[in-house]
Amino acid sequence: MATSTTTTGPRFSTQEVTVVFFLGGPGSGKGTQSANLVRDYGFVHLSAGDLLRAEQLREGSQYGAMIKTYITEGKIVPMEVTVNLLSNAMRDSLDNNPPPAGTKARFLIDGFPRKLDQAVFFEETVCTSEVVLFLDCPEDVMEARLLKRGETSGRDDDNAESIRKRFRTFVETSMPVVDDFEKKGKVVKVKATGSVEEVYAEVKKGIEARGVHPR
Ligand SMILES: Nc1ncnc2c1ncn2[C@@H]1O[C@H](COP(=O)(O)OP(=O)(O)OP(=O)(O)O)[C@@H](O)[C@H]1O
Ligand SMILES: O=c1ccn([C@@H]2O[C@H](COP(=O)(O)O)[C@@H](O)[C@H]2O)c(=O)[nH]1
Repeated sequence: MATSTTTTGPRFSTQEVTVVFFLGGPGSGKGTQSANLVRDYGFVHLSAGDLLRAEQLREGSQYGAMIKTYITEGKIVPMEVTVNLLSNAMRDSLDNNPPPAGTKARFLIDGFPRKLDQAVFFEETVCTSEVVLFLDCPEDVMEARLLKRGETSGRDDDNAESIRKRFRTFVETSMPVVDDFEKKGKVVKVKATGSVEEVYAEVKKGIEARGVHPR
């Protein structure tokens, strides 16, 4: 009798795309540095938080109310929702904004993965990461930045109570992800307390040492 085997694997191959995860506590400066990396290295920036906020506001979304609650509480939205948003955004980008001929698309995935199960699920079903960029910043610095950002951001979670919860989630749930990638030798750690320019200079050094050069 003929048999058939179905193999499932990541949706995108590392021959086709380069994925860099960008991690760091809330307010460490990931979004700010992402803009520099997009400009100089041709990354497509995908912020998991931005995708979730857009889904929260999308008319007809079955997840809107749930996402709002999780974000305000500083909790991690169930991984299937976030991974699906990221994976679809990668597909859209490859279809509508393909990289220059002969080059791989570069995705900078900001604020993800925030939990170990998300990291495993993403790498099994979407794509393996190449590098994990980690901004290391003390809580007092991040808190001051977030409270200042909260004066104009309009974000539901840029207030003292949500910030405290987000820090707790980061320490308890997200730092183990960084530690796990560190053991795998994938982490580029950058101190994030200097000026935007000083931090960027270290970010550039770190990723270029891993073979990612300006484009
Ligand atoms: N090196 C820096 N020095 C001073 N302020 C900074 C620096 N980097 C970022 N900021 C400011 O701190 C605030 C938080 O930065 P940013 O939004 O980039 O952080 P983030 O890590 O993306 O935060 P979140 O995860 O909460 O979205 C912003 O108002 C930004 O302008
Ligand atoms: O993978 C993720 C990323 C984010 N969230 C939720 O969104 C907020 C805001 O994220 P930012 O990166 O600061 O924009 C975060 O506190 C989580 O509640 C998530 O659930 N999963």
